[in-house]
Amino acid sequence: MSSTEQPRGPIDSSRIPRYAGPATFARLPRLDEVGRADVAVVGVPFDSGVSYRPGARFGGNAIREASRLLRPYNPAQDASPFALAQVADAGDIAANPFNINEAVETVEAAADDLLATGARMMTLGGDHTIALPLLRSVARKHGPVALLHFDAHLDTWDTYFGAEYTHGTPFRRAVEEGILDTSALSHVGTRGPLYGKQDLTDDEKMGFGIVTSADVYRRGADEVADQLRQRIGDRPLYISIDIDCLDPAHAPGTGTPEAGGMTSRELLEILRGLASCNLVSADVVEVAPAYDHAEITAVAASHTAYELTTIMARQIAGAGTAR
Ligand SMILES: N=C(N)NCCCC(=O)O
Ligand SMILES: [Zn+2]
Ligand SMILES: [Zn+2]
Repeated sequence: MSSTEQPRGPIDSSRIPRYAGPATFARLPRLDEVGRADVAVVGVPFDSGVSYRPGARFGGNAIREASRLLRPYNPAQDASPFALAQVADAGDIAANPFNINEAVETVEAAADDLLATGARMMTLGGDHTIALPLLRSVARKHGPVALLHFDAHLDTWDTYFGAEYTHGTPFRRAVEEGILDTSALSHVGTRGPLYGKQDLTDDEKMGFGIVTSADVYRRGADEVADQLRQRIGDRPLYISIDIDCLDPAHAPGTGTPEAGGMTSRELLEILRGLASCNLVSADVVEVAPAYDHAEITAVAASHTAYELTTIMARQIAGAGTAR
């Protein structure tokens, strides 16, 4: 898009009913229809890295379907994200379901291609394995990034059945590879049983701080967001959101649910409190629609991706921060 052209926004739902036609994210144009995008929404239908219930390979399309109901103005951030920047649906990255190592390479190469166009990525998973190749690619462009990781789980375990690339291990690999800025790493929404106390010791050694779901409940979203913002500063930031950070009441459609999670309101409010951060890319993963009911999980995930997209669009339009 040249600087004089207006971004092409979503299909007008007052003219074409929002339930008609194929589902792109928020009914936005496809990337091939607009040529290039400031924010590329991309699916990664891959779930061969899961340790329990499969099905997150269908998550991206479930989020797209639920996102038909998103509207163009976001009052919580006082912004019309799709008018501020060109946001487009880049389709799916086709990853080999029978070879995790090859799939990780494929995702990394496809992410490199998207970032090379100047777009920020809003990725829809897929299971959490995909965060590793996405982070590798983002770090190649920006250097080691700050990470905010919303999840019930640490995902800093070492291996499962000898496998290094799984949905429980992406952030340990990322720390080992030096692609994260270890002075600004936080888990948010952590809870549930662990394999042992050592899990926490190892995680802390890697540099992570933990805001548990109980901390969010006790201290409130605003205070948590303030603390996270201070820790992140103006570093390039990647936000990875495992939808199981939400309580199973708010996100039943996921592979490894844990009781006692955040509400969707808490998650959305924390994100809004991070609107001034330099968000370079983000993902929403682990939506497994076969376990969903009435699109509860997919709706929560679509609103989550909408807030993240709004943060990126505002920054692109406003500060002219590094793309
Ligand atoms: N990333 C997600 N959703 N889950 C990781 C859980 C790993 C485990 O089963 O111990
Ligand atoms: Zn999780
Ligand atoms: Zn996870």
